[in-house]
Amino acid sequence: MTPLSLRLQSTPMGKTLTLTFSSPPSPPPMAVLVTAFRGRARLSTAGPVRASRHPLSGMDDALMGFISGKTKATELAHSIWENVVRKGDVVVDATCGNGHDTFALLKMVADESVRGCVYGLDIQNSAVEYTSSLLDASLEPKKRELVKLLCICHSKMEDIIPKSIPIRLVAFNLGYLPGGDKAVITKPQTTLLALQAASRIIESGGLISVMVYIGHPGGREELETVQAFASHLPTDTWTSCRLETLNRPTAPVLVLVFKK
Ligand SMILES: C[S@@+](CC[C@H](N)C(=O)[O-])C[C@H]1O[C@@H](n2cnc3c(N)ncnc32)[C@H](O)[C@@H]1O
Repeated sequence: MTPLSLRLQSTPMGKTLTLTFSSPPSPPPMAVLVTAFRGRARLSTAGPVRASRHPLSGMDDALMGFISGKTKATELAHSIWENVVRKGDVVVDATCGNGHDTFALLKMVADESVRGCVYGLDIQNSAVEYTSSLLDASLEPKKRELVKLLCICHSKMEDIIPKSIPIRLVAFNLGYLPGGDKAVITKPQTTLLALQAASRIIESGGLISVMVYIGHPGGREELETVQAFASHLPTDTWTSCRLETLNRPTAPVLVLVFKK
């Protein structure tokens, strides 16, 4: 075994020298810690370490873009979905609106062997039609067939998604349809029912992604409902977190609920 790298660090315990070894091609490199504490040396292994920095695809850029104000929350959400969704997965766009999220999701689940499926739901017929037109214009017929669009309240998603199918992602982009009727808007009561339904159908390793807009009347109440749902989930099976821009008080908030 030959050392790959050497790192000397000062810690409250004394000086720590980390030597990373590799014995190619496997097992993965081990980190060996040589700790010098009050004149005595101690040797310990810190277990396998990653052979090289292998950032989650696109996440470094997306997160840095969001932090520096260059990337929109919706783009960050897409980047996160890309790290959860695999080719062939079944996913749900619970608010398909103009179809941008549905289209992005289809690209994530479909490949040459054209597997995978996206359920696109919206309470408005016009939104289902917009989404359908976007997909018809952008996709070859075989891929278009992988999207099932339904005009239905997302709280009823279990009525149309077969129970036996594991669902990898349920995405919500709440609020009203941009350019549409602002009176047709997601409501805390049905959003909560839909989140509860999503939590029943999501598979282990899957994600519920909720983009909440708080700049319109009722938006903050809806955020409270989403947060209350996400923060009361048991920690042994769920992790939930929130991403938001603090100095733009009406910027959308992204709530992510991951099933372990
Ligand atoms: C912000 S838009 C979604 C944008 C969309 N994801 C896109 O990529 O263009 C919110 C959508 O939620 C829909 N909506 C409102 N209440 C709903 C409900 N109870 N069930 C399903 N969709 C609902 C609206 O009709 C609207 O199209």
